[in-house]
Amino acid sequence: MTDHTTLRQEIEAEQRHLDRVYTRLAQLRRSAELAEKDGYQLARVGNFGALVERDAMVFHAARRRHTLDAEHEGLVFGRLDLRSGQVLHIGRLGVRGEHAEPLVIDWRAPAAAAFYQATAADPRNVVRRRVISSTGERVTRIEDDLLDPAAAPDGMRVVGDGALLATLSRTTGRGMRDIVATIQREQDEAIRSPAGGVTMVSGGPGTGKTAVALHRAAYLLYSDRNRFAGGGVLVVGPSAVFVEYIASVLPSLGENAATLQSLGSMFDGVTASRTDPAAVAAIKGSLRMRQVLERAARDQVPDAPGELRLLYRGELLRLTAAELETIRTRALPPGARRNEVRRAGFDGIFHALWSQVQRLRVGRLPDQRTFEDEIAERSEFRDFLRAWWPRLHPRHVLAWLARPERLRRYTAGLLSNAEFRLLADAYRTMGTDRFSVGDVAMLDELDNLLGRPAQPARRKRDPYQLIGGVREVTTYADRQRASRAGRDGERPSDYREYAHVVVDESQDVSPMQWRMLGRRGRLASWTVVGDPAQTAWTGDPAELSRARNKALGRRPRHEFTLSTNYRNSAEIFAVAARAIREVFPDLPLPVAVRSTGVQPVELTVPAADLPEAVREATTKLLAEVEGTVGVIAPVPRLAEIVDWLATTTDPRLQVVDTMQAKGMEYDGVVLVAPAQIRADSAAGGRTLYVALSRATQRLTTIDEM
Ligand SMILES: Nc1ncnc2c1ncn2[C@@H]1O[C@H](COP(=O)(O)OP(=O)(O)OP(=O)(O)O)[C@@H](O)[C@H]1O
Repeated sequence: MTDHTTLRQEIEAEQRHLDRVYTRLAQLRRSAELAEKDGYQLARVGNFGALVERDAMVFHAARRRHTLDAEHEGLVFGRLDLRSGQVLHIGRLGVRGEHAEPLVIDWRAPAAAAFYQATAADPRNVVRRRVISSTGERVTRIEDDLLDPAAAPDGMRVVGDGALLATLSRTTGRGMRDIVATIQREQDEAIRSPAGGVTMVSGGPGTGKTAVALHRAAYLLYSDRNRFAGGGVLVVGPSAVFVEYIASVLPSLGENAATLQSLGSMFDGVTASRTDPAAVAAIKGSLRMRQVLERAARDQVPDAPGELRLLYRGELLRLTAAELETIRTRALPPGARRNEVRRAGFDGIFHALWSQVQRLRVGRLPDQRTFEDEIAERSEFRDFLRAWWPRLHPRHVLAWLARPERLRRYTAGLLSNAEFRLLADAYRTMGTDRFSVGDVAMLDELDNLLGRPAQPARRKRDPYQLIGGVREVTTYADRQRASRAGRDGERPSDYREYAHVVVDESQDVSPMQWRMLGRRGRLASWTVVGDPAQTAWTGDPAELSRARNKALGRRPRHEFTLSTNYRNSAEIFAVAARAIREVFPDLPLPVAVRSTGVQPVELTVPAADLPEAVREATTKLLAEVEGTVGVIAPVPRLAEIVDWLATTTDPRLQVVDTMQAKGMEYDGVVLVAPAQIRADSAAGGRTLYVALSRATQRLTTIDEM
């Protein structure tokens, strides 16, 4: 234990430094503001060169001001005392003093790496590492590690008893928090791994894979801003609930150049959150669906006109169903995208009609061009073309799968009878807007198969107004929007050229979903994090790794394994470990470092008492923990269990199904019907493992008799 006076003196010393940093920050903010104003002044000069200079100046000054304005709770969180006597303060942002001396070093800068990498066995010139906690602008706590006692100068004090454990005991809020002050060495190695290729991070529950993936995104944006902010970083998570949970982490690291999406929201205009039962998900996720969709994408529309009849100068022109089909298939050779070759289909019709009028010797026949113009003028002919070869949206074609006779044709020879029946049942009940998460990858595939019609070149929307022939920005907000567009953020909805793709919970990405991701990361480097022992995938594992390898290409891979569970108390993880041991007896498991002395509660009640037992356990946990409580339900029972808890309005409560629970964390968890979860699918044991490893402090499981 450190005595109080020493601790107070050390805190005061750090407070003096922090005060200096905030004073300097206020100065920098003022000068950024002035630079912004000066920028606007330049516009008065009125010539074009001045305007360009003004734009650049305003943009940089505004960005700097924005960074300085952002809330910086814990702006300075670390300090290194080096063997040379030099002292470095580490923080969320680099700040220099008036004479360019470093007051704070950005945590992502090379000079800060030792803060995370130094250990007692390998101190890397660090004598003492200090973690500084603060609230607002007040230093509240200090925790030191003496890494190289032999090199410690006289009088060097060491205070606190371990920053990591102190951090781990804090309460869970609704959103995930950054771990920037306590990143561990094995995590730091993954965060700072080379920017190119594929960084693969694996590890059991709670080992910080998500935290590592997000800090890595922030690190890449810092280390090569042009490349990664320019092209954009795509972060993909399994569900909307999860994306909401992690959304606040990146801005708190000082970055907003990343796009966050869930697997259910990757196709423009659709937001799916419903998950299919495992057996259906395995079919929808299988690569065989690509062939099924290929057949659908080439099929005739359901209510296409049977024939074409057209009166022309007293003669009846007629194309039969068979002739129309010949024209259609000729215009749609294998590999062609039907929305893109519509014109070829129409040309085929014109051509066939022209041959017919020539054969029929229609009197006073004009030349071919005039003939085509004449019939193209006729609205009934245009209606026919639109009905015969409409422009198709992927959701139209996916809806065809709900027609059993079509589904039978498309799946013939590809799916077994049992699989056909499962899929037919799943689609029978689907309205056009009730897509499941698994459908989204199919919509994306269809989009790729159908193609998009060539659009007339559109002028780019000009974010500036034209005043007196000079591009003029009207407001600061316009300027901000303009500079963000195509730079940090606002990308077209079908943007595919990300510089980096981060895939979280990658063990649950199906082969069809890997294709969807691959289409967005053709030019990207990747960070892929996951835990095979947590996968819900019950389809062919070989197909899965084939699809994943195809998406990731031949890029070099850098592999990392994390081995410490920072989330669960040792008591809770012991229960989760027991569950996964039943599936994988020899699986190496992470070590949970924190013990609470509180054992999980395992209840079994008569089925009729389950609702009351769930309500009671939830109320109890809400009273026992300060932070969030998650009630985790088997997928088919989510709606029912939400109903049971409808009267509990505490905002700290979240009710999720086992698929939405992926990646989530709560202080207390009530797990409903674990036996049903285990029995629900071939992946039941693994899904149960996920559900049992969500809680930091309290876990209650309730089974029915
Ligand atoms: N170095 C660290 N310092 C403090 N907290 C940490 C550290 N590493 C991880 N954590 C915390 O541990 C918890 C689990 O982290 P995270 O969700 O990233 O794990 P995960 O490996 O993605 O888990 P899962 O596979 O179960 O989804 C989070 O609350 C995270 O903030």
